[in-house]
Amino acid sequence: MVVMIGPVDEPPPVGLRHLPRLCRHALSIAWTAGRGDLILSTGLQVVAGFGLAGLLLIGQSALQSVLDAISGSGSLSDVLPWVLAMSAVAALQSLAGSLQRERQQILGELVSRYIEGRVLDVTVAADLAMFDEPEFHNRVQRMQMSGNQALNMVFGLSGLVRAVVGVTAALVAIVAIAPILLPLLALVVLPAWFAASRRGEAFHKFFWKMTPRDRERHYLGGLLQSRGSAKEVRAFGLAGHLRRRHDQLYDERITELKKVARKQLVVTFGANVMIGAVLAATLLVVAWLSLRGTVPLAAAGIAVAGVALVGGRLAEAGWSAGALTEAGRYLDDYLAFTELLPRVRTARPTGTAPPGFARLTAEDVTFTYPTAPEPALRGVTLEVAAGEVVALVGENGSGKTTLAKLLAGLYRPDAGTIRWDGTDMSTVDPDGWHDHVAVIFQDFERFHLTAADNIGLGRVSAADDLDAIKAAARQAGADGFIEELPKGYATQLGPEFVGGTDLSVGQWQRIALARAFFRGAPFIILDEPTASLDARAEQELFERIRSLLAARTVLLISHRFSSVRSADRIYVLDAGKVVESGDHDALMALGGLYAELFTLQAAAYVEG
Ligand SMILES: Nc1ncnc2c1ncn2[C@@H]1O[C@H](COP(=O)(O)OP(=O)(O)OP(=O)(O)O)[C@@H](O)[C@H]1O
Repeated sequence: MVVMIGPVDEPPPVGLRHLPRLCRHALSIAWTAGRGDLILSTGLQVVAGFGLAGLLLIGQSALQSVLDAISGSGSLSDVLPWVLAMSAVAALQSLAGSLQRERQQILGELVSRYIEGRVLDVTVAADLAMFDEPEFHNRVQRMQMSGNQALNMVFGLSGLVRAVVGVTAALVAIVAIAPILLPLLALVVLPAWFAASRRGEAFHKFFWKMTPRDRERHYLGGLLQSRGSAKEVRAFGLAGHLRRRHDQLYDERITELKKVARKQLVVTFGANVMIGAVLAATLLVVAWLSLRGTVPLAAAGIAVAGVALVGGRLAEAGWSAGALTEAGRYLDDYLAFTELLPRVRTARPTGTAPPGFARLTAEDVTFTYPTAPEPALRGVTLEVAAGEVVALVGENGSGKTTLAKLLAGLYRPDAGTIRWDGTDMSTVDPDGWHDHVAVIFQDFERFHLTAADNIGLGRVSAADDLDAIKAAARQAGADGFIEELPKGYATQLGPEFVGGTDLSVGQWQRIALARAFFRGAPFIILDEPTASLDARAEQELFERIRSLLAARTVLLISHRFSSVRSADRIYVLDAGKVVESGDHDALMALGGLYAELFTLQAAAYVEG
C-alpha cells in the first residue's frame, strides 16, 4: 500500500483547547533541539520577570523616602540606598535580557535545524508517487513557514513565562498597595488575546489559500533566475511574458493580503480601544482611592507606574497568548506533515530482496499515476532473464519509462505482480530492490559535484575507489574528456559553482552511463542511453554492450531501432499494453507495429 495525501482545501481548525497539546509539542521540540539553551533562556526570562516586581517594590520605598525627605521626617541620605538598589536591579534585569536574547538566537538556530531535519526525513522517505501529488509539494512549501512559526511558538512560550512571572510578581506588589486594582487589570488580557488569535486565524487562512499560487510564482521566479532555463527564456524572448505572469500573481497576493490586513486592523483597533479603556478605568480608581486617603501618596504614585507597567505587560501576555494560537496552527500543520513519516514507514514492505538475479517477471501489471485520469500501463506481462538484453519500444507516451520505473521498484503496481526470482516484490523493502538495479533515465541527473563524484555516486560505499571510477569512465567512453578537464576527475562540474565547468550533453550522458556501470548491479535499465551520443559512440556502445555488461541483464529503451535490433527480445508497447514481442526477425516477419516503425525509420536513411 502506498501512502497518498489527497487534496486538503481548508486548514483544520485550531482552538484554545488544542493549545496545551501544541505547547507540549513545541516544548518537546525545543527540548530535543537544545535543552541547555532552553533551560538557560527560560531561566533568564524568569530572572527578568522577577526584576519587574523588584523594581516596583523598591520603587515604592524609594518614593516614600523621597517624600519623607521633602516633608522633613527623613534625610536625603536615606534615599541613596534605594536608588542604588533600583539601579542594581535594573542593571541585572538588562543583563539577563541581553544574555537571554543571545541564548534565544542559538536556540532559534537549533530548533530550525531540528525542524528542517524532520521535514527532510519525510521527503527522503516519501515514495516517488507522493512527488506526483500537488498537495505534497504544497505541504513541503508550507513547511518553510511552519518551521519559523514553530520557532515562534517556542519563543512565545518562553516570552509568556517572563510575562507571567513578571506580572504575577508585580501583581503581588500591586495587591499589597491596592487589591481592588487586580480584577480590573486582569481584564486587559482578554481583548488582546481575542484580537491576536483572530488576526492569526485570518492570516493563516490567507497563507494556506495562497500556497499553490505562491508556488507557481516561485516557479516562474526560478525560471527567470536559473541557468538551466536562461537560454530558452532568452531565445524565445519569454522574459517579459513570464515576468508579467509572475507580477500578476504577486499583485493578487497583495490584493488578498490587503483584505486580510484590513480585517486585522479593525480587530486590533477594537482591542486597543478596550485595553485603553480598562487602563483608564484602573487609573481613575487609583486617583479616587488616593483622594479618599485610602491609599497613601507614595503607594498611589507607584500604583500608577505599576498599572502602566503591568497593564502593558498584561496586554503583551494577551497578545502573546493569541500569537501562540496562531503559531499553533502552523505547528499543527508541521506535526501533521511529520506524522507522514511513520505512515510511510509502516506502509513500506520489509521483506529482503533475493540475493542474486536469475529472472524478473511482470505479470498482468496495471498502473495509474496519482494525477492521471487513465492508466499508463494496462495488464503488462513481460520477462527478463539473467544475461539477456531486452528492449522496450513504442511511440511517445506508450508507457516504456513507466514500466522501467516499476521494474526498478520506484512505483508499485496497482494490480498484477512483479517477481524477482519468484519473490513477489510487493513484499520486499524497496531499498533492497534498488541495491540490485542500476538505472539511467532519459532525464538523468547532472550532479553539480566533481566528475569523480558524479560517477562515484553510483555506488556510495565505493565512492573513494578512484581506480574503479576510472574503469567505469573508460567503459562509458568518458575517460578521455574527463582527463582533459582542468583538474581531471577532481574538476567541479556546473559553472554556477566556483571553479566549475560545463560539459556537452553527450559528455554528461557518458558520465551518467559511467555512474550506472559503476553501480555494479546485476540488472541495468538504460532509458534512451544514447539519445545524445554521436553516431560512433552509439555504435561502439552497442557493439560492446554485451561484453561490457557481461553477466549483467540489460533493459534497454530506445527509439533508435538500429540499437534494439540485436536485443534477445523486444517488447512493443502501445497505449500502456504489450502488443507484440519477440526478436527482431520475428517481429519483422509479423508485419505489425514494430515492422511499421522500423521500416519508417530505416526508409529515412535509404536514398530514394
Ligand atoms: N508523473 C506522471 N504523472 C502523470 N502522468 C504521467 C507521469 N509520467 C508519465 N505520465 C503519463 O503516462 C503515460 C506513459 O508515459 P511514459 O513516460 O511511460 O511514456 P514513454 O513510452 O516512456 O514515452 P516517451 O517515448 O515519450 O519517453 C503518458 O500518457 C504520460 O503522459
